[in-house]
Amino acid sequence: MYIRVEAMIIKLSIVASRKAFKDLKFGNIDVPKGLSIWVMVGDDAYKFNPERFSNGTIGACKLPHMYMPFGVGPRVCLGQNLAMVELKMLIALILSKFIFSLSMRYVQSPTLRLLMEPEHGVHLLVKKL
Ligand code: HEM
Repeated sequence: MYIRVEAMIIKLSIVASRKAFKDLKFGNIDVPKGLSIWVMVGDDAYKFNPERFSNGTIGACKLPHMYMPFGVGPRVCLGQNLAMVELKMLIALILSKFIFSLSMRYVQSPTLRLLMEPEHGVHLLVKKL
């Protein structure tokens, strides 16, 4: 399929937008070239809720295939495995040397720029171990 995906936030939902680069038939639906389709990904994806991963990434969404931080399909992120290894190494190194707590100045305000980001940054108190 000749499609492109962009993650974006619409109101309080996440959608994956895909654009048909040629006329397609999806089941019994005709999708003309140039049409954008928005697929709802989750209604609470904006919420900081680490507990959603308590049953692993597969259990994190109501439907397992909705978990797609690196995209899906033929244009899935090329750096996915590298990014996961890098992140694990980075977090392990940082946590072995410092202890963190949230500053009183932190304001919870998730916002979408290129990625989902805290609008005013994350103010942390860092103490060397
Ligand atoms: C936490 C880190 C990262 C996240 C969350 C992320 C996420 C994504 C997403 C959502 C896409 C779009 C996938 C789609 O269109 O279906 C993408 C594409 C891509 N990413 Fe990443 N990415 C990350 C790190 C990296 C790294 C480290 C590299 C390279 C070393 C990389 C290389 C790419 C490339 C080349 C594409 C375009 C793939 C294509 O269009 O065929 N990414 N990434």
